[in-house]
Amino acid sequence: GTLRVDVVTIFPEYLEPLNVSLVGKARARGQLNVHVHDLREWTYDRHNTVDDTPYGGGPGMVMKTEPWGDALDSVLADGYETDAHGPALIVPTPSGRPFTQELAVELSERPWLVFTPARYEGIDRRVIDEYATRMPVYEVSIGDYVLAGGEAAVLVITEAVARLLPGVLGNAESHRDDSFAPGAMANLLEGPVYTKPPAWRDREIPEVLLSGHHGRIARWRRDEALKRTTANRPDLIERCDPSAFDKKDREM
Ligand SMILES: CC(C)N1CCN(Cc2ccc(Cn3ccc4ccc(-c5n[nH]c(N)c5C#N)cc43)cc2)CC1
Repeated sequence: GTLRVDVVTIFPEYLEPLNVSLVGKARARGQLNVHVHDLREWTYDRHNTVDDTPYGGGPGMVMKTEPWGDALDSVLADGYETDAHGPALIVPTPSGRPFTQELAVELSERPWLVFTPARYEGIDRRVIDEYATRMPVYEVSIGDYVLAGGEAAVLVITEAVARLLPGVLGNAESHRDDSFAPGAMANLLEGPVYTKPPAWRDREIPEVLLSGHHGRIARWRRDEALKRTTANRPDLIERCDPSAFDKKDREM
């Protein structure tokens, strides 16, 4: 079915990229429905206030409960017809669980994702506590670096999820060989890729790739993947299953 995505944000223009490219195509095909809402629609004071000073003191500002509560009630009131599961709340935060390909797969199997990218120091905890009584809440971080808000995370998560939707990725096979996808190449980074012309500025293509010998090509690619993973992500090496490689070798 169609994945519905709702985003509540004080920077709706930040989510414009969701209307183009891969996600744009999935939307055009009706595989994805994206609705972006401006949080300030649910403020009723002259200055459209969404933040206030933190209880307990400390630097920065905290996003207030009322606008978020009214916005989420309004979005969820849409009562989008869902099958087994209903909506899940996705809260980007520097203190969240790491967003991984595994989580992207889990989210791609849901019918409705409601994103609440915050700014300032984040959202008053009572908002998350309130909605956690009604739906699954995923507090996720897209990486170990500090952003000024959650909107970029929404773009990242939505793209990672959308490309997993059936038919959204041109060649359905492509994401099978993704890094982090299960299987013998699981947890390995991709090696180098090449295409025409066969020579460019005196640089040629590795012979094996022109040999047409699929067994040798597969082994070369795996060795290159191991080299690259050892260099860039040694932490992934101990997670991969060397016996799976021997099995593949034996098959060749
Ligand atoms: C001591 C005191 C000066 N420190 C001040 C910084 N505090 C942490 C802190 C830092 C930045 C922000 C800004 N921000 C607001 C909403 C929001 C959502 C996501 C992210 C985010 N950052 N990095 C990721 N991978 C993210 C994801 N996903 C950042 C966000 C909010 C909060 C820690 C305390």
